[in-house]
Amino acid sequence: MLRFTYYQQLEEMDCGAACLRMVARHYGRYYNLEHFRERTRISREGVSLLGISEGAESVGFQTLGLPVSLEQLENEIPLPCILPWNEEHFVVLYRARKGRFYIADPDPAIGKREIGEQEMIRHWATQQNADGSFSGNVLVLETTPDFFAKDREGIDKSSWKYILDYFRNYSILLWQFVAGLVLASILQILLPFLLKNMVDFGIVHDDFDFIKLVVLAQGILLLSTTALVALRRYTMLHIGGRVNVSLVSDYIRKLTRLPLEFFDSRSRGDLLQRINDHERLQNFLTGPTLIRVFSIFNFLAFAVVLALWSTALFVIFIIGMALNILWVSWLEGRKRDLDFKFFEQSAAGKEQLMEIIDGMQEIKQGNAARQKRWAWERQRAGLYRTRLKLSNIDQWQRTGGTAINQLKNLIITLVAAKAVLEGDLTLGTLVAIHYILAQLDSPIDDFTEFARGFRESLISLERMNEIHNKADEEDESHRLSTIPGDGSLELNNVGFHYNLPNAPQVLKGLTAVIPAGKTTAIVGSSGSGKSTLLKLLQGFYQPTEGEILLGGTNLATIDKRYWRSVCGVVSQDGYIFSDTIARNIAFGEAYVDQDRLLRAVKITQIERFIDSLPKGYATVVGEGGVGLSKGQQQRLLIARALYHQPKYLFLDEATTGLNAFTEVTIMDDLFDYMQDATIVIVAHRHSTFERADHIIVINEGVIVEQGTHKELMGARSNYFRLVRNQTLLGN
Ligand SMILES: Nc1ncnc2c1ncn2[C@@H]1O[C@H](COP(=O)(O)OP(=O)(O)OP(=O)(O)O)[C@@H](O)[C@H]1O
Repeated sequence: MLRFTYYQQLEEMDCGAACLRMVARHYGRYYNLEHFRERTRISREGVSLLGISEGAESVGFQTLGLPVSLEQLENEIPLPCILPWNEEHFVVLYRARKGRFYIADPDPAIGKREIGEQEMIRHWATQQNADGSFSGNVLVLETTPDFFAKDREGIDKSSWKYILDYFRNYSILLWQFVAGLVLASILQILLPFLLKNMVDFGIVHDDFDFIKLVVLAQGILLLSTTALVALRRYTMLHIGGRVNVSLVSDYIRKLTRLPLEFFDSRSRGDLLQRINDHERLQNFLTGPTLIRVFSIFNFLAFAVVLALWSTALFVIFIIGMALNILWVSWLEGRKRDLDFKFFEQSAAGKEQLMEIIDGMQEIKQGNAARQKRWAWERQRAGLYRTRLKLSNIDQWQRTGGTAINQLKNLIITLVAAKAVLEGDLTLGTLVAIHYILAQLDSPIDDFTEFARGFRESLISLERMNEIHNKADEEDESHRLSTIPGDGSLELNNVGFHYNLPNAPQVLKGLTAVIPAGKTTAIVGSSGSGKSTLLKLLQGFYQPTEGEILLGGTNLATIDKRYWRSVCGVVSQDGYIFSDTIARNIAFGEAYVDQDRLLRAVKITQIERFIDSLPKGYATVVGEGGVGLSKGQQQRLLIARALYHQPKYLFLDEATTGLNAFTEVTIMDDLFDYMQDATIVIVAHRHSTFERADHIIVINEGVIVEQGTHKELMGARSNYFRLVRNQTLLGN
């Protein structure tokens, strides 16, 4: 059968990216999953045929999406091609011949398989033609010279290097560890020789003193090996703990360096599950599994001893061992897919649980408790079934392995006993061989464990690398750490759409100036793109067209950390951390400046509320702490922004939870306090925005008007209507 390299998806929505990997690999190019994941513009909902075609073209494929009949698919379409499957999934068709179709399904539970026409029709066809034939869609991919000109990237092996780098700091300890292992193995190999001599000289010649000497030597050897094993454990435990912390902390650091865009397309379950990956890999590298590989060294050494004593026995031993390895590896391959499925199911389960906890109020209110619980139970049942299948295979692996091993031992005993009778082997050698056989049992188990650990680690490594290979938000060239020019912000024909399949244009051709040291209000109907514009101004997203200038310099060239340090932000979905009120306000600073803190809480009028709490500023709020009303939360968030005395303040509907009177007084004090700052407010209430020096009116992502309140009211257009409607409604 045609060789076709298969790659599986890591999650359901990765199927398009995994298909592209397979096709690229078929033409001799290796790309990691993450490469395509980005380029297929994947979102939480998965990927579309359009996204896949974009991803394919980014690496130099020429693509064509078209409907074809089953017959055309078999005879005319260049393979491999990508097919939509069951209307929600994608697979690769890599061969079609005489009514048989060879499919590579990225879903690890299905994998590569051969199917007939009926099954093809069931999964792929979307319509029946007038002549009775069936047709469906296909994405044809053909290489261009560009495809072969692109650099190779993301070779898997480099990833091991990256992990092993964590161990560099411990090189001395590691050398000690390896030396200990080698010594322990040599000592163990000496034991059968001692045994042989004890029988052949001590027992046969009735020399009890000699026997005593040999037993003493054995005792010393056993003690030394035990001490070495203990030392080995200690070393690995010591290194393991530290490496684990570094691995996970690097992962968290990496997450905080990734652009916000990355989180738009990831579920929390997925991100948390990856922490398990780090732990799994660390366990493999420092736990008992890797130590086991050294018992293979013992294993080989004993095999050599056996070969020295008898070639026949050695051959039987090798055959037995080979059968065992074949058996274990064969079943290991079958476990791989299940293990992947188990991993995915665990991540999905985690996500479901978090959703139940987060959405508790809605679940209760919507009477959806049972429905949600059942959904979780169903998912759990799937997980249980997968685990059951896995342990079944495990069981077969162990039982079969033991049976092969025992049979091999029996044959060796028989042959060795015969050799003793015929005088080819001494009695001592027979005893020593028995000792060796007993010693060899555990290395065989160890090999199974090692094979499993290795396979699991490869999966984990792949997932980890996906994150670690992603580009950071900040790149070396973004280095300007000062505010250039007059510090005004200028929108220069700015357009933007989110990085999702078929994402609509949210902002279109925005051109405006946000003068420095003044207050600018952005107003417009819901969904018109106001919050998106604020995120662009903060540098969380880059405009997809045009540019944003800060004092005449492109905002993208300003160091992001610096820029954010001079910006204060209160967004609609601001987060209150599970910490004290004081630390929530002085967020990000090691010490709380009392003066600034008091000033900030005074302006935001939460002083009275904080004083009413038994622990005052030391009260823990946020998750697991004292609950806060929406208005209290918003005031706390404004206090946080003011505490840092920013040069630029972005308020995104920061006062919607407050009554009109409180809002006006807070804003009055805030404007007073922030006289020199550049303030940008997004607000719905006209009482908030009408005092701004400059007002920009946005509608459906386009600036429809701008000017002062007076000018805009005079124009009697959009702004006028907005204010008038609010006044009529008594807002
Ligand atoms: N993270 C995101 N991913 C994809 N689309 C988004 C994202 N955030 C916002 N959008 C889309 O962008 C458009 C503009 O949203 P935005 O939040 O900027 O509007 P807004 O004017 O601030 O609305 P509101 O006044 O209701 O807060 C909406 O159609 C929304 O669906």
